[in-house]
Amino acid sequence: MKVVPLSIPEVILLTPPRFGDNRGFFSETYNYDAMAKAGLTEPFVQDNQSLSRQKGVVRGLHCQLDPYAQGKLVRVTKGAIWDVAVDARTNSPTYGKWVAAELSAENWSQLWIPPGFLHGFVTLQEETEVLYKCTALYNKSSERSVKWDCPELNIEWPIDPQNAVLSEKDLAAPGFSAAKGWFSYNKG
Ligand SMILES: Cc1cn([C@H]2C[C@H](O)[C@@H](COP(=O)(O)OP(=O)(O)O[C@H]3O[C@H](C)C(=O)[C@H](O)[C@H]3O)O2)c(=O)[nH]c1=O
Repeated sequence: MKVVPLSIPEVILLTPPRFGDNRGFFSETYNYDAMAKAGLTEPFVQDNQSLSRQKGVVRGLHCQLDPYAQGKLVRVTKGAIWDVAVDARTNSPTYGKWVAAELSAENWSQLWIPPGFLHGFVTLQEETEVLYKCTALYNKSSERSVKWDCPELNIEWPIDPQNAVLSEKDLAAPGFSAAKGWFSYNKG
């Protein structure tokens, strides 16, 4: 499996092999040993899947607070997304910084986003399906959101904000300054 830490090194781009033949392909999309070799041993307890019908659907920026903070392993089985992780760990040297990667059914890449990060994506194609494994269960009362296009974050989304499709919840999200104190940064 190809393992590439991004410029915030706790966020990791992983690409498992895909074996094609005349019938199609086979891929181990999750393998504990392969992930452990990449330093990722937190167990997953929930799988999620979302379908976004249009290009330009923005979901996020979301997280859950401790003790329900979620690590997420995100992949795309149909279409493509621009997947974004924002460091929300107060006192982290990369607090308020973001990294992103294009995940698609074509490139077969996955993004590991640790607990303590905000997560969001925008779809780059219609009918995009996103699957992600989580290290903690859904806990609605611990959910928090931050505005996807908050000027404090200055995320370079590859879409015209006029064309973004968002939920009411995401349209009403506060700016990143609301995240102060949500997570602490533990060095090492
Ligand atoms: C997240 C979640 C939601 N739901 C229910 C709650 C709502 O009735 C419905 C849609 O939820 P929401 O609008 O929060 O879905 P997204 O906007 O796709 O949220 C996700 O988008 C970003 C990208 C994420 O990383 C999170 O996993 C998650 O927040 O599913 C559940 O039953 N379980 C869950 O784990």
